[in-house]
Amino acid sequence: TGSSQPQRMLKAVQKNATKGDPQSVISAIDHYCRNKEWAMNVGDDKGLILDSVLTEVNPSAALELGTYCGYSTVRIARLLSPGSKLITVEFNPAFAAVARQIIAYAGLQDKVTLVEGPSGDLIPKLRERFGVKSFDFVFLDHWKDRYLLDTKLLEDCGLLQKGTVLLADNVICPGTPEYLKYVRSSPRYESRYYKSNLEYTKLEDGLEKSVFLG
Ligand SMILES: Oc1cc(-c2ccc(F)cc2)cc2nccnc12
Ligand SMILES: [Mg+2]
Repeated sequence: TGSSQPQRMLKAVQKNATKGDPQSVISAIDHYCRNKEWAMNVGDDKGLILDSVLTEVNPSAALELGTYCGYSTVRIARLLSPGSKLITVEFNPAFAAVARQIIAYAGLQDKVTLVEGPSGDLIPKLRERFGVKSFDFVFLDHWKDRYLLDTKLLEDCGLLQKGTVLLADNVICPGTPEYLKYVRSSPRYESRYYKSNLEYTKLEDGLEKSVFLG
């Protein structure tokens, strides 16, 4: 029973990053995953696109589906304005346990609520549990066969408002064809593709930004 990859990533953060410095946490993870062990963080290339979309939206209520080790959680939370909040949903308890520690190491725990469980069960409970009226920004980065189901669930729960931005990772690799078809053909979304590459590789991947039109 050795350590897990997420635990090794946490060790790398504790060794190479400065407590309370989100950028150093991001750099430590990117360096580890590029040079030691590949991991499914959104990464530094797609991360720059995430940063720019986030800065443009400047959300007061953000949702992330798929925390993993908290890399994109830290990327998002570090750019939130004072008083804004990020709710992040993770199904895997081992991932969630590491993510909590990485988010805390970055000093961002007051801006982030990490909720453990299946997104399909948790989305309908977000309003009653956390007093969320609706989200301005949603980052989809969990299991690809949940993107469309959870988008429709967010619509049906009234958690999207006119102008809400959905940003989806991995629309090329591993790929989310049904989701892409939906957001690109629905009159309720204005969608565009940001070409990039799969984290820490030269393979193509990209982010799809879809604005909910109400
Ligand atoms: O960014 C990602 C990349 C991959 C992934 C795995 C294996 C490959 F070969 C290529 C890509 C899986 C992911 N699952 C959930 C959320 N994000 C993911
Ligand atoms: Mg991803």
